[in-house]
Amino acid sequence: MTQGELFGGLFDASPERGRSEPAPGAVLLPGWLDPAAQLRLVAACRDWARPPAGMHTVRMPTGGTMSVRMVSLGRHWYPYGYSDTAEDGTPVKPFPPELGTLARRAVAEAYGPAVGGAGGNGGTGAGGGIGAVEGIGGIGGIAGAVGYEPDVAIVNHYPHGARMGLHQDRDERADAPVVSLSLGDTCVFRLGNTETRTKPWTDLELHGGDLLVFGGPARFAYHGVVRTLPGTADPALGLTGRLNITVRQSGL
Ligand SMILES: O=C(O)CCC(=O)C(=O)O
Ligand SMILES: [Fe+2]
Repeated sequence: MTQGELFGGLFDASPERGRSEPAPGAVLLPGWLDPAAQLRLVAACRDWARPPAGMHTVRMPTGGTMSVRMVSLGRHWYPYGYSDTAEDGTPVKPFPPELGTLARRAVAEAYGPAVGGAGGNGGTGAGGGIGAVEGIGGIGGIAGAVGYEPDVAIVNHYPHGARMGLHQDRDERADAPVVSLSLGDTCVFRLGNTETRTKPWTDLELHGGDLLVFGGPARFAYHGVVRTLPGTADPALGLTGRLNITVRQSGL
């Protein structure tokens, strides 16, 4: 009998989900968004999804469609670039300043203070609950993390069965980190390498509320969503499937 069976779900017997660095420059902070913040973001996504310039199916240049539905804020993403006009020909919705504030906090908490900087914790992570990334030298060692000025967000909705193939986020003209917030159903997120679409890769579970930041040496890593786990969302969200918000600095 496993501990999980013994305690009958009294607590989460899955391996400890603490802060991790699945690759240099990539930082996962599980449960970073508390339930109230998750509720607020799901409600905001519902607003952003409304037409005009709302959630739409993405057609690929090859003729297929993505299984994920999308809405962009700040600039409209299409494969493969950004425009000011959304899929329906109307102006893209503005980038909400609150998302910028949230994403700046995410980057600061993911990478920690600059090592050796005034008041820094020397990168040990001791005391402040914020750890600098090993070997990178804290936030100062990550391109575009100090003075991070995100101006674009892409909201993806994954209905049951949707996934996203391995790709690099390289339509931006900046190498600043990408901030990824997950809501609703858990997914299996594949974090690969920067060179090829093939192994080595690491499969991570991203749960609703999790923060993943990928910057520095991980900024141009191939990544994708292998599958979602239907029915794993917090029922209080009233959300079917999974939402993911990536916040980016376009450099445009
Ligand atoms: O849904 C995710 O976790 C990843 C989304 C993504 O890679 C993207 O929007 O470029
Ligand atoms: Fe991506």
